[in-house]
Amino acid sequence: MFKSLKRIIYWTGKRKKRLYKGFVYSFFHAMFIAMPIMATAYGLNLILEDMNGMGKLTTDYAFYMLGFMVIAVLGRFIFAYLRAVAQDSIAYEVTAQQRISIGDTLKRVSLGFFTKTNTGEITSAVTTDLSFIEMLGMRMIDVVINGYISVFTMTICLLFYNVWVGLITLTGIFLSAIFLRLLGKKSNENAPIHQEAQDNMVAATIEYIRGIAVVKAFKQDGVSREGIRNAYKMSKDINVKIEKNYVLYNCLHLFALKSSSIGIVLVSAILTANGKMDIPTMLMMTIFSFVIFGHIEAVNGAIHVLEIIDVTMDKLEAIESAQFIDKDSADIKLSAYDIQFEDVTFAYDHQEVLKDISFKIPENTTTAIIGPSGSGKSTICNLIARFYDVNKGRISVGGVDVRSMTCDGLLKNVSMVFQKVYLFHDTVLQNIRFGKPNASFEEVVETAKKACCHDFIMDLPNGYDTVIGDGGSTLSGGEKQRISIARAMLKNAPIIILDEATASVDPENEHAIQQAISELVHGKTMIIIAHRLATIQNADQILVVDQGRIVQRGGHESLLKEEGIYKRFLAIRQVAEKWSI
Ligand SMILES: Nc1ncnc2c1ncn2[C@@H]1O[C@H](COP(=O)(O)OP(=O)(O)OP(=O)(O)O)[C@@H](O)[C@H]1O
Repeated sequence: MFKSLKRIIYWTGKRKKRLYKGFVYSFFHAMFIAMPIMATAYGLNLILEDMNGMGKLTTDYAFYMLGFMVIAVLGRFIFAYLRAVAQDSIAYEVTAQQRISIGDTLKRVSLGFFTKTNTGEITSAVTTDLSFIEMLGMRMIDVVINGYISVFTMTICLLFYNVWVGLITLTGIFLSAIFLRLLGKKSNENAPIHQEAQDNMVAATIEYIRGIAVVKAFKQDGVSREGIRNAYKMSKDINVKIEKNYVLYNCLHLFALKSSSIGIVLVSAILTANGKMDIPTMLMMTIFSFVIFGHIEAVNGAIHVLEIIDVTMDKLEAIESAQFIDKDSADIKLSAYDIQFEDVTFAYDHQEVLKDISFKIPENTTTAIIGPSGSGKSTICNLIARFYDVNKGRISVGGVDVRSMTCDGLLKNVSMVFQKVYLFHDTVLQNIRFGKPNASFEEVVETAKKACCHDFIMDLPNGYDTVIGDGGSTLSGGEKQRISIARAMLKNAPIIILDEATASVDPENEHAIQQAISELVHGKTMIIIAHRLATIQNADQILVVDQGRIVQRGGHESLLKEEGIYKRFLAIRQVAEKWSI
């Protein structure tokens, strides 16, 4: 438990000082809780002395007492307020910073990281896990550390009045600590299982929502829901098991504290009966016995939360310590934009996907890549953008090895239009502006016109301010494609990587997309995974990829004369597009 608390304190970083200040305020807060109880005992003593004729109680005393109580209540309020101001917002500030830092980390790791790491794990790390720490991190500090500060402050007061009562209090705290330790051990075993169940639940939910269209189309409701149902059931089972595991120790912890409270009253009564304690002190001890352990009764609940926070922090640390693909790279300004592959070999895992390939794309030319599905076309593009690093060989842009450039530095020069367009759940304007965040509205409109999307945007309910559904779900495939071209156009990068859509779009859309692409390529170094005859035929260079190798290269006319994949591919496309050369 204290290891986890130490970790939370360390996690607060430079805000640690505020945390410590909060502990000091907690001490004074506890003092102001104890003061009225002691004052009550003092008051009762005066009343008893007055009744026994040993002293004279005047109204002045009543006013002093009242004033004292008011000061105690005010002091309690002020220190509770100061503690909250010092400590409560720390977790929100740290988690906000950590979310940004994880976002930056994810941007700079190889895409392979996402294949190897469970999506549910990453999603829950930045959402639920961090929210968990955000909401409960400081609360746990309050419950445990501030709780113990309070209980020890009051114990010192009790020790001051009577050693025996003080020792009973300490025994209660000690016994409860033993049971809490046992509870902590159980919690330590259960927290990773609980966390795994949580991640699986998030992953299953994301998977289910992502695949909902397929589920509906194939009427496979029962089958598809099995995964999500199992994940939910597993989470429930684990939570129930955890609760059952904890019942005994929870009860023992509370039993130790409650027994100690009874012990305080009992010993005080015996001491009073034996004339070793006066009645007001006994009454004061009785009042203390009700409040003293209140602050640490909830610590049992905190233990499990702290163990989960510990596991969550392990997970966050693992994500944050992921290797940056560009950790040894520098921001290099390019002066030329030709692209060169020299004996490049690449494997996602063990199996080589690209084998010893070499080619050059001269500046301001268009290169079309064609080849069968799975031949390695997208992989070539992914390597140019440095989503992954090559295993052997070298890729250079403008003569500079891409491995020596930071991802941001390299991607500043590259616009990518993916076949599977992703639009953010934001306005059309912001989605286009993603290519150039500081672009003016007029600039966006001008670009949208060139990309043939202005007209359909104006037909949307709020024009450029229309919010696009998740992933672009409220637009047609062709519309999304054109918005993504506008986004790339606005970025105006010297290198363009375009994965041409294979999904059939209606002729009108097709024409619009082609027109948008021809605007996009103007004066750029372009590499295009081509499927349409028009694109292929107009390219300066065609690379034919098969099983990770470049098997043919050249212009359309020269390749037509060779027997091989290109000729066969063209024949198929001609039939598909009802086209003749
Ligand atoms: N992230 C990945 N992890 C592991 N293997 C991958 C990954 N992406 C692609 N592959 C594999 O690498 C090979 C080449 O894939 P790639 O996507 O480059 O082919 P492609 O020619 O673009 O295919 P398509 O035309 O169907 O899009 C395939 O065998 C594919 O299964």
